[in-house]
Formats: sequence, structure tokens, C-alpha cells
Amino acid sequence: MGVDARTDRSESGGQRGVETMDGSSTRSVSESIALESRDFDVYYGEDQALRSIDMKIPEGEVTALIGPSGCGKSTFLRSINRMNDLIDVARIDGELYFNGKNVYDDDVDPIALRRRIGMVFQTPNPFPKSIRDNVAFGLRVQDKDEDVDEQVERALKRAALWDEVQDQLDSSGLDLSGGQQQRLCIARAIAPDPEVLLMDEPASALDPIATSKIEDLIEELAEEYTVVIVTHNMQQAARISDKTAVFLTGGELVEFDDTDKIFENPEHDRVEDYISGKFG
Ligand SMILES: Nc1ncnc2c1ncn2[C@@H]1O[C@H](COP(=O)(O)OP(=O)(O)OP(=O)(O)O)[C@@H](O)[C@H]1O
Repeated sequence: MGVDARTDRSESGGQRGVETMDGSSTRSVSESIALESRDFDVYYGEDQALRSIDMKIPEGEVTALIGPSGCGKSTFLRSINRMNDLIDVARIDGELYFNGKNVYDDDVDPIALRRRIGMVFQTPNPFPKSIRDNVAFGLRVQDKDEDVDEQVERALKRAALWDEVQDQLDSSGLDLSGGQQQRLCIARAIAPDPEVLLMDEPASALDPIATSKIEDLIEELAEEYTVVIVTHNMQQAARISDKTAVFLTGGELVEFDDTDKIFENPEHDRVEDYISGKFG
């Protein structure tokens, strides 16, 4: 599908040098960029949902997308692995790079892309199948079903669910609690070993204890994957993310920076107003 092919049109897949003042010394740190959008627009029919989004998402970190309802967070998330292709009226303009390759190039196969950029949705959506088959599904669809049991166990362990389900792998995934179902969906998404995990409000349907487990899990997952998460919950964004992107009404990306900076000292008054709950 060609997503591995590097181009020099973007920093995605490359290194970005950052000069940091540290007392009297200057040190140079570099950060790999996993995903980069450039002048990226999305339209649904005549309506524009995203306006000229420029964003560089670092590899191996958690990036939160926040903003009021309808500002385009989910639209941006779905654009990353081309889930918006499934919406007839959706149309894009601009570029979105993954590992240096524009995912909207003609030679990119969206199905192959989605194996490398997995997705977890708001409402847990296990298949009406056994726990084992739910996790194995992602492997089977890409003919990677050698050592299925081993890979299922590994994915369930990574999703912090193994200890709770190891004796009931043949039971239906639908018999699990909501929080367990969501961790099962995370196991299914990571079973094929993607590089990026997209999460659209993964804890919003869960109780506080299940939410806290998912948050701990997201922090652990970021040790292996690049995680991009949409959340309505600002405390959650502040707790678990390294970078935060603030979208505001009209589909505009107003500010994108380190999470601490966004929450403690944002550049834009509109962001400060949103963070402090004046609207949204
Ligand atoms: N399938 C669709 N068809 C037409 N318009 C859509 C579709 N999906 C989203 N939109 C519109 O695009 C805009 C952005 O929606 P989106 O769901 O991306 O926002 P959001 O910030 O994720 O909102 P929320 O926080 O409420 O989920 C909204 O005006 C929405 O009505």
C-alpha cells in the first residue's frame, strides 16, 4: 500500500530538532513525528467541518483532541485512518501524512492503512462472538492467524484484561461488563500490532472505576503506540495526554501544544475561556 514509502514532503516519519535552554547550557532534543496534517479541510456536502488544519502529532505520545461539541474532533480523528471514506458526503482537501506518506494518495489501501492505525469507539462494540474470537478477528482478517492463542493472550495482557478473562476465553464478549468490553475492544484493536491507536471518547460510556482503568491503560499503551484520543473530559485530557489540540466552533484548530502549557498558560484567550468553562 506504500505507506512505508518515505517522502521528503513532510516531517512525519522524520526527526524534528528542538533547541531547549537548560540553565546556561543548550541541549538539542528531537521528536519523531508520526502524523502530520497540512492545510487539511473536511467537508460534509456543502458544510465545512474542518478548516486548514496543520498539526504534527509526535510518535509514542498521547495527543488529546478537545473542544466543544461539533467542532470537528471526531472528524479529524476519523480522517487519520480514512474512516471518513465510509461517509458518502465527506470530502477532504489538503494532506495528511503517516510515516511520511500522504494517506490520501491513490496508491494507499484504506483497509491496509486501518491495520496500522487502529481505532476504538465511544461505545464498546464487541462482536457477538467469544472473547478469543473477538481478539483473533483482527489477526484473521489479515491472515496472521499462526499462533493465534499466543497472540490473543498477548493482546489481552496488553489491554489489562487477561487476568480477568483467562478462564473464560470461550464465553461471549457481550457477557463482560462495559469497562471489560471496552478493554476487549482495545485488545482487538492492538492484536494486529498497529503503530497508532485512535480513540474516540473511549471512556465516556463507563463508570468512574472503569474509566480510571482505561486511563491507566492508555498511559501504558503510549509506551508502545502513538495514541490520539478525543475526549470531552478536560480533566481526563490533562491527566493522560502529553500534547493537547484545542478545536473550537467552526472546525478551527486554535492551539496545539504541550498539555501543561495548554492547561496552565494557553496563548489564546478563547482557549483560556474554554478551559476555564466559560463556554462549551
Ligand atoms: N456523517 C456526517 N454527515 C454530515 N455531517 C456530519 C457528519 N458527521 C459530522 N458531521 C458534522 O460535522 C461537524 C463536526 O462533527 P464532529 O462529530 O466531527 O464534531 P465533534 O467535535 O467530534 O463533536 P462531538 O464532541 O459532539 O462528538 C458537525 O457540524 C457535525 O454535524
